[in-house]
Amino acid sequence: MVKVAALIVAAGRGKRFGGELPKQYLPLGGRPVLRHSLARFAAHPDVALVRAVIHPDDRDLYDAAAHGLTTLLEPVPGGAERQDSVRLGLESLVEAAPDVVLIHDGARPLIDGALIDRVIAALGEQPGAIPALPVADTLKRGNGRLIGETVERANLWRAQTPQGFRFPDLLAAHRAAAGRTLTDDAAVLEAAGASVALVEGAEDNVKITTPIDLARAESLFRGPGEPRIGSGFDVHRLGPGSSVTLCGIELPHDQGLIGHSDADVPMHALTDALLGTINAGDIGRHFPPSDMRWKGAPSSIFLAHAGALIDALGGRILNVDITMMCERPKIGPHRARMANKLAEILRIPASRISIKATTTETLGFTGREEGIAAQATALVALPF
Ligand SMILES: Nc1ccn([C@@H]2O[C@H](COP(=O)(O)OP(=O)(O)OP(=O)(O)O)[C@@H](O)[C@H]2O)c(=O)n1
Ligand SMILES: C[C@](O)(CO)[C@H](O)COP(=O)(O)O
Repeated sequence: MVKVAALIVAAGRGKRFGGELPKQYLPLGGRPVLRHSLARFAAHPDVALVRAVIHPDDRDLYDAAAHGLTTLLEPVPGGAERQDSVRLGLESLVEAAPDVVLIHDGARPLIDGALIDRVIAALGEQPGAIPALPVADTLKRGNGRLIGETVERANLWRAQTPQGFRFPDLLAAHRAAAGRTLTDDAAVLEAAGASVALVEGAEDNVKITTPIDLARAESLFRGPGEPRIGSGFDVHRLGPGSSVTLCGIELPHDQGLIGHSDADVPMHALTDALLGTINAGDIGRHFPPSDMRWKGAPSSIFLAHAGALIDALGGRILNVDITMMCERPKIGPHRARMANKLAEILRIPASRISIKATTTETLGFTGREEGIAAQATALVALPF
């Protein structure tokens, strides 16, 4: 069994970030940035030892950030440069003698377990491995404010952390490189002539360098928004008529749906489901049947209104699912047209709209063709 240790370097002052508090102690999702980095390594099943390297002035901030993470080793003080902090951290692990050490920036809080796995796995083949992403932009070397030259970007990678190494190799390389300034640990091992593998990094594994990075990390951490679910149900009676309108599509039929508006049952159920996601009451509250403006009105008005209310809150409709209950007309042949119609009203892709139908096996009012029922569910993401 390989003994893996992780050193989380967090002794920097965050000069490029600015501000009073070093960036690794600023809140991300309500907790210090550094806590996320520590917690993710502490939770990894293959990492036996986790130690932070901190600035001596930050002990109280560290204690608050690490509170409750009981498996962490005592932190050790770092040095003036990142490289010094790593070396001091490595020296502190000599007695523990891990086989492998992972060096991670405390300022990269969104590290995920799969990336840690990839780095550890690559160390079976090479003495060092780092996560990296290929450079996608065209690169220019500047000459003052002018372009000096365009740099060939083939084979250029953006290095991330955690960078993994066989512990004795990295310790020896760092001791040998003391006094030089190298910006990552791969460079220290490269300087010692050893080979370092590149493994796939992750776009989310952002290093917080400036305030924009923290804002980006916050939005990545919080994800697409707060999920809100809503449900709706509606019934309309069938009566004399020659067509029914379902999901905005008029279908010839030997009866019609009776209602104050166009009696589009599934569209009403969907409108209620959407209103439910934002706790905005039901369709009757927004469009009372007593109001003559809505007599014979197309239900698209109601649905568009629910969509606009969600929009006004900065929400996003993720998907909707409708089930109609009727013996006839058959819905299957019209599903695509119905989904397209709803997509057009809600301004979302039709692929996010599911239209289903069922008979009730001739049972009940729908089975006796006295009415048509519909239920709908909607999922919306609201900003936190
Ligand atoms: N003397 C140092 C300098 C940096 N780091 C750590 O190395 C990581 C990457 O460094 P960087 O983003 O450059 O952080 P700072 O040095 O704090 O930032 P700046 O260069 O803007 O001052 C950070 O987690 C930082 O705390 C460290 O442990 N010791
Ligand atoms: C180690 C590192 O995060 C890899 O991208 C980076 O080199 C740290 O460099 P910085 O200049 O200290 O931000």
